[in-house]
Amino acid sequence: GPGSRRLSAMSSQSHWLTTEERTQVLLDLKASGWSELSERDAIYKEFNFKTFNQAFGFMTRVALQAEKMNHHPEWFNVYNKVQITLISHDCGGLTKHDVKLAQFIEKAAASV
Ligand SMILES: C[C@H](O)[C@H](O)[C@H]1CNC2=NC(N)=NC(=O)C2=N1
Repeated sequence: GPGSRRLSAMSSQSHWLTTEERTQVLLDLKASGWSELSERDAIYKEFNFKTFNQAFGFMTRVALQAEKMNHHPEWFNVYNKVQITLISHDCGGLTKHDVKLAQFIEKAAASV
């Protein structure tokens, strides 16, 4: 309806990271194995599990959280390996959504 464009712009703005937040979260995420991609403003990590069942169980938990957040990973799975890239497509870069999802992903991977 009227104003929806303004509202969606506001909600994405509210998920922008300040320079200081960004520096701190990138430090934390890099310490847990995430890296910044050179080709675009996104973060990446590869997870290795023992089995396909563990990898897919992990992916299932992440998928349900992603759907709740309406924020979805780019990912690729072969057998026990899951490669994940996080970016906010609508903003063309890293936002608080990516940080929140990355933190969930870390918990999910630790609990396998
Ligand atoms: C219409 C729907 O809200 C959008 O397509 C959502 C879905 N999931 C998304 N996930 C991610 N990572 N970035 C987005 O911009 C995005 N947009």
